[in-house]
Parts: sequence; C-alpha cells; structure tokens
Amino acid sequence: MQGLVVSCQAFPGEALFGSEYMTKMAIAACQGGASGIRANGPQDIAAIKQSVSVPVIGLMKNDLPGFEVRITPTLEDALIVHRAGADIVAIDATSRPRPDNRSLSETVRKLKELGITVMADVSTFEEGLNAAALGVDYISTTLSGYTSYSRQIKEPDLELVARLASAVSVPVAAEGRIKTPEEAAAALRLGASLVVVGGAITRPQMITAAFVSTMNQREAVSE
Ligand SMILES: CC(=O)N[C@H](C=O)[C@@H](O)[C@H](O)[C@H](O)COP(=O)(O)O
Repeated sequence: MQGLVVSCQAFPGEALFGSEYMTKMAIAACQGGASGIRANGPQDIAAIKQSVSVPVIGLMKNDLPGFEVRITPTLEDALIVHRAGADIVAIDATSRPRPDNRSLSETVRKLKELGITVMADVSTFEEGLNAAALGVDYISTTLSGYTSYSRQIKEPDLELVARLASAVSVPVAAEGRIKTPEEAAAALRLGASLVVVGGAITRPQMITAAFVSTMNQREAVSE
C-alpha cells in the first residue's frame, strides 16, 4: 500500500461516533482517492470493509487502568482486529508494559506466526529500529508526541519520518498531526511510503475549531 490513508475514527461524545458515519467517511475518502483507511474497533472495521475496496488498517483503542499503551495493547485485541477483517493490524510498538504481560517481541512473533500483517506504531527512532528488527511489515510514526519521552512538537514529526525511512527497509508511514496536503507531500519527499491523515479530514469539529481560532487571532490583531 502506498499514498494517502485516511484515518476514520470517532469516539463516544463526538457527533460522528458510530459505524454508519465512519463508513460514510471512508467511502468519501475513497471517492477522493485514498489508497487505504485506518479504523478503530471491530464494528467500524467490519462495516468499512464491507463498503470499500482499499486495504483497511485496523486497531483497537483499549484504555486499561494502570497502563499507558492503548493502541491494540494486547495480543487478544490484535486478534479481534484481525478477525473483524483488517488487512493490516496496527499495534503499539513501544516497550511499555502491556496489559497481558506479553512483550512486544512475543506479540509480534505470535501475529507473524499467524500470517498477520503488522503495522508498528512507534514514538521514537529507536522504537522504529526495534520494530523493524522484530519483523513487522510497516512502521508508523503515530505515537511521536504521545509518549512522555518522545519529541513534543505541534507539527508532524517529519524528522522521525526521514530518519526511519533512511534506516529501515520496511515501508514507513508518516502519521500524526498532518494538517495540510503540503505536509503530506513533504512526508513523501522525505521517504514515507504512506501518509496517514485523520483529524484534518475526518474530524469536522477539529477543522471548525482551527478556523475559529485563526479567525479570532486575526480579529484580535486588527482591533
Ligand atoms: C496518538 C493516537 O492515538 N493516534 C490515533 C491512532 O490511530 C488516532 O487518534 C489519530 O487520529 C491518527 O493517528 C491520525 O492522526 P491525526 O488525527 O493527528 O491525523
């Protein structure tokens, strides 16, 4: 898979929460030329798979008390995502403790034994190298800025994209805080095979808030 992957995710409390809305988002993304969809939870994954022909990267966000890992944190979660029909299963590929007490390496080994295609969501260069050595199929910069020890920047971490793309042989996805087509194109120039864009395409409340905030700043300047 190459090109633009649109992440279609909404959570309880968001106006577009629900598989029906996420499926429509996925169809709209495909009409616009998306090469893939990223989706959360077995219901959304199964519904989207029935409606689009592009590959689906599935994950399962699971917030378990006492654990920081939340993107498909256990082997069982990964198998649920796989059974729901995901073509690629995205998992947290940090070394933080996992709720099922399995190491990342054991989790990847079991998934690969089952022939499952794995995307490693990482927050640092070292985590990317480690994931590549474990035999994952894709590496994504998803978690940069979302672990306490990774780079904390407001922009997409294109430096991490470039470093990983030049160091590993598996495809690298640029993911996280990509807001403009120009940033997405820059990620490709830096070596990304895929660019995953979520909120900037599929979260209208976030897009609206960005408009409102910038408009308010301009008003404040002209007052
Ligand atoms: C950190 C985390 O939990 N990321 C999640 C991963 O699936 C999603 O909440 C993001 O929307 C996705 O990564 C796309 O990123 P952005 O919405 O910034 O384009």
